[in-house]
Amino acid sequence: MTNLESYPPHLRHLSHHQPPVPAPEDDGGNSTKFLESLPIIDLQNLNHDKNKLDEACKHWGLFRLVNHGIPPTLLTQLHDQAKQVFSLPFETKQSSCDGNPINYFCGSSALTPSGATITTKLHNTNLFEGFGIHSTQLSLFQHQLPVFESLRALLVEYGNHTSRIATTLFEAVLKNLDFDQELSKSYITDNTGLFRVYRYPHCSNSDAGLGLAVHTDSSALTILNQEDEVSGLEVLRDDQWLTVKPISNTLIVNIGDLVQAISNDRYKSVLHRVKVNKDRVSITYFMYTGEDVKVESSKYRPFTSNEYLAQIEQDIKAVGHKIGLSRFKLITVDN
Ligand SMILES: O=C(O)CCC(=O)C(=O)O
Ligand SMILES: [Fe+2]
Repeated sequence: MTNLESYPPHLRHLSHHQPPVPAPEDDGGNSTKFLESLPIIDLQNLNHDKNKLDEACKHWGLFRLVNHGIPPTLLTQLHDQAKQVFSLPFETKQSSCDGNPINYFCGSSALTPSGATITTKLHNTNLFEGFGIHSTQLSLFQHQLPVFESLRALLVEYGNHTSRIATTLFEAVLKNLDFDQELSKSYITDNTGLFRVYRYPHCSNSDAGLGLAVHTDSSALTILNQEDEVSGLEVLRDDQWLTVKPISNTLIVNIGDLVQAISNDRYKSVLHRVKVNKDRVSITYFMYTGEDVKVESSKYRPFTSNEYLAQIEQDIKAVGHKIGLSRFKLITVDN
């Protein structure tokens, strides 16, 4: 039973929509094409999977991670607790984040360098709500509401894992790119992480809009934890939108813009979006390079992750959408 008061007002009408009764063998135009043969990377066996990782980053921009070492019970608890928090009344969620480092958002997903959400009339409205928090802020406060406090405590535990996983993967990626140890160290030390916990509403009308608009991630790497059995994430592959199947106890890892730049465009930051269908909760962890570390590339002028996010904020405010890496592209003159 949908708890309507828990939704932001602009999402409440979605669950009222009565889909036309589908004819036999008609799925209501909502056909799901799954992404087949997504590369699978084993975190415990990265040395052996070195070439597979390189191919995945080069040709796919994402992969499925197995053997990541996160206890299955933690993943289940995290989703259950997130659902409890989302089922609070909308106003409670909004007001209980005031003055806290946890930030509640709906409609817009773009971030300022400080992790706040950019809201502008020009920006796309996404059919979702969510919470965002920097991993460094998680252990610095306690929330008054017990349901939030339990979610926060689980995120602290989860964050130890995602930070370990992201660092290990980033090291492997840089090794594959033949970076020397010194340069690798400068990217990896002080890397920072941001959590986002989303709820997408139940909505059977495929014309209602997207849960999350088409985008690439502005991170170095993103670790996505999808809810079991509830799909929604789609990636663009060979001009087709394909669904990334949720599989228990596996994580999805995306290459973000920062790694695309660091790799001189060898690796690609994959275009993706989220479709709405069933009520769905997902949790992302974005890993950024350290605040003061310049991303160096033969294709782009040097920039820090904060400069990158600040440029995105400026562009969203000015033109309504992220322009991204092309803002920093070096112009090459052929002669
Ligand atoms: O919810 C999802 O499946 C994907 C979220 C996402 O793409 C993002 O947070 O950038
Ligand atoms: Fe994303």
